[in-house]
Amino acid sequence: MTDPVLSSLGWTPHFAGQVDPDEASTPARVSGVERSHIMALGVEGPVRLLVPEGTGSIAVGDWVLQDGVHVTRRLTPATEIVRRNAGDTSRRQLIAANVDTLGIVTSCNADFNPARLERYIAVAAQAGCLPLVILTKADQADDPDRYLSEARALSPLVVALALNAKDPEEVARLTPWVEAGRTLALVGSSGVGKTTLQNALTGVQAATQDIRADDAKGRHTTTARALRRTLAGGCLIDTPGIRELGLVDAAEGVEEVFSDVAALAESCRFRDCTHDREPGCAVQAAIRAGTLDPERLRRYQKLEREDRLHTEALHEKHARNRSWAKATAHGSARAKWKRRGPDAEE
Ligand SMILES: Nc1nc2c(ncn2[C@@H]2O[C@H](COP(=O)(O)OP(=O)(O)OP(=O)(O)O)[C@@H](O)[C@H]2O)c(=O)[nH]1
Ligand SMILES: [Zn+2]
Repeated sequence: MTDPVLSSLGWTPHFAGQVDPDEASTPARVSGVERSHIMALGVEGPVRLLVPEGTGSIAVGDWVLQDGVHVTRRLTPATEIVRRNAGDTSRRQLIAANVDTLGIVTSCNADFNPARLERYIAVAAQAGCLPLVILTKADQADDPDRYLSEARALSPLVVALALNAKDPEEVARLTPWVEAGRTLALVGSSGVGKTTLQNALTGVQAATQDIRADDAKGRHTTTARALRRTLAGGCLIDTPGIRELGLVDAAEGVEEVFSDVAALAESCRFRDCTHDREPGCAVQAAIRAGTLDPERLRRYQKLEREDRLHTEALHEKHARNRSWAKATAHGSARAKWKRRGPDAEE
């Protein structure tokens, strides 16, 4: 029998299957990550846990096993959101784990930008999350349905809804994605209504939460806010990192979002068609026939290029690191040889 608290936190057979029945450890879900410890939620409420080897590989939303004092083991997540490192764009950074739905928030106004939406949808697809497009400020738009149909046309993966984030009754339409066992994370530009939605979904004003979570050391403010319970019984993840996502190794995600273009490309005469001026290009034919928006092709090519560039940078860096490690291993062996002579015993 699964504990109802654990299930509401998102515990599933995927995680249960990773635990040895004899293992004397209790599961907990990570709600905040600091340098040497984490905060987590479990059957007995919030716990503070030490991670002696450092918290570098643990993200908000992760499931860990713990003994009440330490993290004993991190369980393999079901989904992982990664982004490019802000300072070093070729490095992967784990942003959040076990997010079921990536809520992509934009407004029914000039913020609505298909290219940005497609990028987020690709990130969601890559991470294994369901992309949910939330169109806020529907109350201020003349024709919110126009934005809705544009959003739905971006990918067959997309579920989209338009609402007024300031109206609790309308926000209640998000319940299926934040009820017990479900985890939602919101992304989107500044000012689109993420905080308004989060406050409505958790029933807590962010400011109030900050004051209450502050333990006078002033360090747990962000920690406490990273994973919160929703009124509907599920979880909401909000980290600074999740607000600015980029693409890393999202090739599969990009292909999924643009499956219509990829399907057309299958019929191009040349395997390596760039869909520019080649004869027998099925993509250009679809544009001429008016069944494919040329702007969509342009955005696809841009996203694909961007992903390729960053993925290459990442792989180059790994290769560089490997050859550096080899060189230094060789270097230290040489140094030892010089110090102790070729016949020295180890
Ligand atoms: N009329 C209307 N106003 C909204 C809606 N959603 C958000 N707002 C308003 O828009 C402003 C910005 O909303 P926030 O929730 O702070 O936006 P945010 O995405 O959290 O912004 P950052 O914290 O900068 O990332 C606030 O004044 C909200 O009251 C909506 O659906 N309708
Ligand atoms: Zn082509």
